[in-house]
Amino acid sequence: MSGFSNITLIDLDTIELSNLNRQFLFKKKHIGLPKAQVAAQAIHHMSSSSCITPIVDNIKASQFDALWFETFDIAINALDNLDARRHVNLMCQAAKIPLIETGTAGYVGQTTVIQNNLTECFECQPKPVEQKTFPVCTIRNTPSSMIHCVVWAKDYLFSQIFGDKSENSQYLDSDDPDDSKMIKEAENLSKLIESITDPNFQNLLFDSVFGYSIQVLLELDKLWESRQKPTCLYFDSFLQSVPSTTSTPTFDLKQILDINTCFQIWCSSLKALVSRSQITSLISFDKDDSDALQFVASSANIRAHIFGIPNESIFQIKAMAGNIIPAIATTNAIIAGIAVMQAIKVVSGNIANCKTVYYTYGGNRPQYLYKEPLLKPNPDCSICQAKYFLLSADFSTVKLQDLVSFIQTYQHNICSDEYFSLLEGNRILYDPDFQDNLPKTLESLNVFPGTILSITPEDDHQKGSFLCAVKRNGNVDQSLSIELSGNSKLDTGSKNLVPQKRKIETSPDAVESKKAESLNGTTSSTDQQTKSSGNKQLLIDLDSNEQNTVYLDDD
Ligand SMILES: Nc1ncnc2c1ncn2[C@@H]1O[C@H](COP(=O)(O)OP(=O)(O)OP(=O)(O)O)[C@@H](O)[C@H]1O
Ligand SMILES: [Zn+2]
Repeated sequence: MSGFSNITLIDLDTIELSNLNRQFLFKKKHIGLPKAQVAAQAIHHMSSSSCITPIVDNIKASQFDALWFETFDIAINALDNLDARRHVNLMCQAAKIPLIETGTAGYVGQTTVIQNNLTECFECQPKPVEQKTFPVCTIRNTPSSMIHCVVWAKDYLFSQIFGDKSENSQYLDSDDPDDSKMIKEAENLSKLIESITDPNFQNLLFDSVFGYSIQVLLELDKLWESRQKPTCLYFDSFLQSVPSTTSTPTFDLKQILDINTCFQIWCSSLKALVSRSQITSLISFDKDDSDALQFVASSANIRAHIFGIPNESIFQIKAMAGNIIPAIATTNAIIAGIAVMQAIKVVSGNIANCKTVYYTYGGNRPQYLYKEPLLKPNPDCSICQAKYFLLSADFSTVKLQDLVSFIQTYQHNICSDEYFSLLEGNRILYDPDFQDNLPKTLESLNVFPGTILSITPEDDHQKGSFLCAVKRNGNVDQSLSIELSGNSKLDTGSKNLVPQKRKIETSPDAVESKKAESLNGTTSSTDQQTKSSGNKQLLIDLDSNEQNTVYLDDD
């Protein structure tokens, strides 16, 4: 409805009940269906002339390589994790397409515009650590609030029994003399877990973590000089509450649970997880896995009871364990709206007027929305300051040696130093001291279309280059070609394998002048697609050539 008539929508997930309250596309009947497909159908009902292509997949999948990204005029992120955001940022840098990056959390949200060479990219500033951390000794010895008990139940107890055991090493510090007792306790727990199939496992586990471990803590007198002492709990004291083999306790997710109900939930969820662990060796915590959530919530509540901390409902514990700030429909709608307005400006060649926009409801500022200018790229950023090359090869016959020789031949274009290493993520494929892989084919080294390799010069690790492996484009006689993404290309004699993307810009000169203008903060009135009329703009639909009018107030 805003003039974008060709949209590809990608999401890997299905709709859950908890997604319904924050948006306007999905209804209760859609629960369990893929988000991308249902969203595409819903948009089609609103605007039947637009062409929406849903894809249910991971955006990191190899088929979405740099060439695929190049086919778009713009990308818009609405992702909830750093890993996928980083990936899309990298691909948009490689494909030189603009990216609108958005995010919301409860009553706050923001959107910004990322344009290769022109603005800061997603990686230009270091990211704050996502996960909140707590002092280890508080989690392990002296919890004083429910969140401490939830972290203990999820990251220590659950992961020790069902998950990756190495994860809990952060809780143990052998330099502290008092820790030796705790380390012994942890060792006892590890031994106990070896007998997970023992019919008495639940009694033994309960007594170990809620009884004997607490006894050990009580012996550390100095911990309790100014604190309320915990009380030990043992399985036998709940004998009258032990659920029969068939019964599952009934409870309301939002009800604050008493200790006997917690005990029953603990027993039944443990039983379910133990039988699942016989089939799946590792179970990782997922807030939407009801067995895992019930076990973590009941363990946290029992621990809270031991330490005199008020109990909470499973619903509240789910929010803590999943680090959930409830999403709000209005915030999402406002941020989505601003993202689309920014996208219209970008594709109209009006990036000079784009801003980073923040939304805060109920903050100290007099207005809900405020904006900041887009910042220039950080010259030390290893992502947007890198050079990007497209690597097209017959991956089954080209050897790493061929690739390394190729880079060496054109090294002055590709890399600032003749000594360099070649990495895929953190995996070293080649460096001057590690040449074992040279005779291997790219395919045997798991380098396929979609793989991104980084070339890191020995002399300056900041200023590397990226090689984005792409699908072959019909040139079967050519075994290896590397070219600069975008228009310039290495003088290798190879043909340009990059398909021409639909150009919005009128000419390369116009693009360059627009880049310069936006850095200077001035705008051009010569753009064919955008005609200014006062502070309103007329946007011409780029695909149909019909004149769809979108009025934008510049601010
Ligand atoms: N690598 C990825 N590829 C494709 N889609 C992704 C990827 N990573 C995350 N997503 C999608 O990003 C979306 C983020 O939206 P949102 O924060 O509403 O997620 P959610 O998990 O449904 O919500 P909540 O975590 O609050 O329950 C999700 O629909 C998720 O499937
Ligand atoms: Zn950057």
